[in-house]
Amino acid sequence: MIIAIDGPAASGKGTMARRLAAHFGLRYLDTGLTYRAVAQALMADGASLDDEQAAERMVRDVDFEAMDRTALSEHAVGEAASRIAVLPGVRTALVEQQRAFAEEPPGAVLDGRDIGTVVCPHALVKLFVTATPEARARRRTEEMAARGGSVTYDDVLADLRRRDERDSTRAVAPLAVAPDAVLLDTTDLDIDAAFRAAVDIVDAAVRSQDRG
Ligand SMILES: Nc1ncnc2c1ncn2[C@@H]1O[C@H](COP(=O)(O)OP(=O)(O)O)[C@@H](O)[C@H]1O
Ligand SMILES: Nc1ccn([C@@H]2O[C@H](COP(=O)(O)OP(=O)(O)O)[C@@H](O)[C@H]2O)c(=O)n1
Repeated sequence: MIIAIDGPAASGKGTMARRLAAHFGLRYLDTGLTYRAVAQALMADGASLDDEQAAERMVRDVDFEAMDRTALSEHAVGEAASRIAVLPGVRTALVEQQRAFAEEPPGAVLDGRDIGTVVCPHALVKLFVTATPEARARRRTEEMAARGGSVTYDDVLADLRRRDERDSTRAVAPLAVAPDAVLLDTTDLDIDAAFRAAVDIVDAAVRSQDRG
């Protein structure tokens, strides 16, 4: 079984995807981390974020098993990731690896921006997780503060809006709701309530598949 979860930054998709993977005994891939890993490797190399050839070389070196969320969680890395994510060659190479991960038994939960539309269009369940920009900025600011960072709510909100705009308007694989995705707005749901709603949606999809 493949579960595809898409949505904007800090909507709660990663939290939900991890819990769904544990609940249903599936593997988990945070595809945002793959873009973050390429962006960070480029920055460490002193290369420009517009250097498509250098970025494509970096993709070959990304080891999905070795990606460390904490090391890649910096605000600036997320911003850089959304810049290299517009490069078609980078996307093609990463999508190929993400698809291979998804198709290995017993299946997987993947979260990102284009999972239901591009990476796994045949996923059994597609969720589009969203929340208002203000709720997302609050969550991300608290998350950063808990890690000892000192970003302000206003800066995070401005950054999320910029990233939403870039992710939604790029030419290749923009953030979009797949026609067969279920929309889940978590603005007024806490983590447990959002998870329970997601489990109900997956259970219903499995029942409907069993009925054939
Ligand atoms: N439904 C929710 N209500 C409140 N906080 C949430 C909810 N879901 C996730 N969070 C918190 O918001 C932050 C961002 O969540 P995350 O899952 O990393 O989002 P995304 O993967 O969409 O960027 C985390 O600190 C997480 O604990
Ligand atoms: N499947 C994906 C996942 C991420 N991305 C890009 O990578 C950036 C960082 O993704 P992320 O999921 O780590 O970001 P957060 O939502 O955690 O802040 C996003 O802003 C997107 O531009 C993408 O283009 N496609």
